[in-house]
Amino acid sequence: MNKEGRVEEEEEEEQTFEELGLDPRLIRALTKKTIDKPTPIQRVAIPLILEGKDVVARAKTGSGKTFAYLLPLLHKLFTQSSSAKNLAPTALILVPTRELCQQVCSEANSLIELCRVQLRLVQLTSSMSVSELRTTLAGPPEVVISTPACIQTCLSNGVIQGKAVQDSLSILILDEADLLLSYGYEDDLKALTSHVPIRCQCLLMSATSSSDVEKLKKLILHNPYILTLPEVGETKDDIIPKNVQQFYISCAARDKLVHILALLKLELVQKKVLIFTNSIDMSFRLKLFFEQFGIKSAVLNAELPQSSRLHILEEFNAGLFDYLIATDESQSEGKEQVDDQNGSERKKSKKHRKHKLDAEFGVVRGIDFKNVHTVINYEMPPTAAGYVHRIGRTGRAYNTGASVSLVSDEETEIFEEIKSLLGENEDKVSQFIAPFPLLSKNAVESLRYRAEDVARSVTKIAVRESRAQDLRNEILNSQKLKAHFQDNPKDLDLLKHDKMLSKKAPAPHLRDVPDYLLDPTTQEASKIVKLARAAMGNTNPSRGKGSKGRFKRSRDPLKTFSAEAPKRAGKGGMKRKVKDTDNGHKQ
Ligand SMILES: Nc1ncnc2c1ncn2[C@@H]1O[C@H](COP(=O)(O)OP(=O)(O)OP(=O)(O)O)[C@@H](O)[C@H]1O
Repeated sequence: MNKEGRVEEEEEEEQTFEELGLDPRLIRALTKKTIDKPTPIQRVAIPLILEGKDVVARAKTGSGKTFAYLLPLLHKLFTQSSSAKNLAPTALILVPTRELCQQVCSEANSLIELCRVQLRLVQLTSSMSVSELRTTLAGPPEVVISTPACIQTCLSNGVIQGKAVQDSLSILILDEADLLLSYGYEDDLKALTSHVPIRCQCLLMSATSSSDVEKLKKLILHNPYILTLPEVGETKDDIIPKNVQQFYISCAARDKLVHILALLKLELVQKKVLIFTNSIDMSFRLKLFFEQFGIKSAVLNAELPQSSRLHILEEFNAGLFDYLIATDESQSEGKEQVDDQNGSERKKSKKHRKHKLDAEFGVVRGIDFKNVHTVINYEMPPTAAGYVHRIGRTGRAYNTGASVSLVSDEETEIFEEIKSLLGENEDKVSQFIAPFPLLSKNAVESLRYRAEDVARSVTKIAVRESRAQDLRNEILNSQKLKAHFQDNPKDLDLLKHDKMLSKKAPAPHLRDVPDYLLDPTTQEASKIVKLARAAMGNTNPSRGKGSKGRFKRSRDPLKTFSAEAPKRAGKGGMKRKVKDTDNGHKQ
């Protein structure tokens, strides 16, 4: 690293965790998690943090930022002398959402569990009462993971004394710093900084650089090292990790259902699949639609109680179901656009505004979905930054992934904005986001009749009823879940979130697509996707971390296969390059 804090990656490429100077117990814990070499951000950040430097680390989604600060933090706590009795925690990790609190806390606990040390890590969230906060903070624990709003509640209620923070706090970490201000935590953070002592080491981790990050840097850090990795944010082409292949399909809004049905039912994308919609109603519409074709899925959104959300995430991560439909922006609710049944009109709906949405919820932001191979944008996100965060849920760490965006005419503007953020200009051939090559027009048409028939049965009333029913169930579940998970944090099988909502069982002829409906090209494409999945060791969705598919490009069907029917089936179709797919997309 030179004086400006830049990383010369080649020099440090081969460094191991041992060489970074970490405690052997932590290295053993990593090995048990089958993590054997540091990611680039970890190689650079860990030594600096161990030296006590203030650090601003910017690294792409999924690049391993959490361990980049947790490992040196735990190392320091393992080795520090415990002579002085602190009245407040030694380390404070602030994150924007409760889901992240939970995630960071369980990542940290999974490391220390294996190290057998006396160290207490707790999470505090705004759902806790003052007396719960007081009990949790008794001791005090060495590390607190929380949101800025909750820490402010603790300070203003005297649960934590400002003076005690000044005496005890030695490390403050702001994770997902680019999001903290957008979640409205500015005042809470300002109130906290007056208690943060000058000697306190401050770390700021973020996926993107923005004026908010600059603001926070000025507010909290003292002359920090700014880590600018060569592969991060310097040029536009590296905003999305290179191991994620991005595709799009242009289609009319009313044809999106038949397109997504073809993608899933004909198995043209790899599982697990995370599907994004912009409204909760749309996610239920999709779930009900899928059910009729025997495709099981679960929905995740800001309306659900927190314990249900955590449970859904845990089940999905554990591989108990393959399709998760997420609505990522709580703010988008109320502004939602709902297609009517034939999709010809779009109108604003203010229904369900009355449902309380959790402001501390963030599906997309920073959540570490495990082994998601494909992200589908069923609806394009409202902003280009939203696109980056959505796509960042796949291709985490050394895994590979793909994204498929369904783009309607109405979404062309945002799609252009995304392409220009990725670095494409109008006359250039698409480099970063290409037409999806495996779906032929014939394949879509073969399913059209069935899809449209089922779509008609998924009426707005059906959607509304299912949404209300699901919410009622989840509220009931959440009470049980809360109690249950306190006693059995690892028990994942209590309740199912991918259960059928529709009263009508799927008709057998919709469950299985008969052969006569499949054209040979699609059959071939689907076979290749399955083979690739098998080659990647990705046939069993419930395989754990050890099964990370290292995707060889030569085996990647998206790179080697064209859906365009070869002149003669079976001859040369496998390697032909896509020029113009029959979805009408040019490459
Ligand atoms: N050195 C490593 N080798 C392999 N996997 C790793 C390594 N470090 C972390 N991981 C795994 O990579 C995944 C992504 O890590 P993490 O959540 O820290 O990413 P991130 O940079 O914080 O992403 P985001 O900005 O989206 O929050 C996690 O599942 C984590 O366990």
